[in-house]
Amino acid sequence: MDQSKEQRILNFVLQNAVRGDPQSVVDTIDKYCAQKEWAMNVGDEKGLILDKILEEAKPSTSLELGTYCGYSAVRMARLLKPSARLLTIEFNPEFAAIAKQIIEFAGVQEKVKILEGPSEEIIPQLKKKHEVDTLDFVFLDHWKERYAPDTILLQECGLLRKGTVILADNVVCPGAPEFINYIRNNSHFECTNYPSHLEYMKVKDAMEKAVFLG
Ligand SMILES: CCCNc1ncnc2c1ncn2[C@@H]1O[C@H](/C=C/CNC(=O)c2cc(-c3ccc(F)cc3)cc(O)c2O)[C@@H](O)[C@H]1O
Ligand SMILES: [Mg+2]
Repeated sequence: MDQSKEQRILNFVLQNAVRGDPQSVVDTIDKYCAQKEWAMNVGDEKGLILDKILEEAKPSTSLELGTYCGYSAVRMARLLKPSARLLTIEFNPEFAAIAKQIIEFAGVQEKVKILEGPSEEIIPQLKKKHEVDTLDFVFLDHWKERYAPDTILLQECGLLRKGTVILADNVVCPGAPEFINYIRNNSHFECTNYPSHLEYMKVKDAMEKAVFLG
């Protein structure tokens, strides 16, 4: 059976990145996806926006929805303080297996835990099963029509606290209209838009930051 694109990305990382060096893993994936095969990683341009907002938040407990190959998990984990944790939810077993290997190769596996399954099942388990109190940072990058329902679910499960930062990828391309409509008309969130471009392309995209006001 011939390889998947995600397996080719993993092989390119294993053969070209520096083991234990998360920056080299990030740069190597960006090189492959810019020059050989496009893939839906947040990428280098929007990645810099993610870096800045994550560094400002200085989170102890972060959650990512949509691990895919683990690019943004490695990108975030490289900036977390040693005691900080990133939980990342992925329901496709093939992608979860690829991400696990990329996260381990980058040497950030102590900070990152991949939770396999659909977000709507796992989010309600975070407090009891995964010992989460509240979340300091949330990165939304899974199915775009799930951004709004999962944000509501996070609130219902008492996982947001005053000041929790939610950052959403792709609010222009492919777009997340229900999420934008929900979050910008909700007085419990303070929203900021960050115009950028689709990963590895000249197409316009943007990220949206929503701070929960409690
Ligand atoms: C029940 C589904 C909701 N719950 C879920 N729970 C856990 N993991 C979930 C998930 N949904 C999706 N996932 C996973 O997230 C990932 C999905 C991400 C979806 N992202 C996109 O569609 C996307 C798409 C583009 C894109 C942009 C332009 C274009 F022409 C084509 C694609 C760019 C991006 O940056 C994107 O993020 C996969 O790994 C998938 O298995
Ligand atoms: Mg995305």
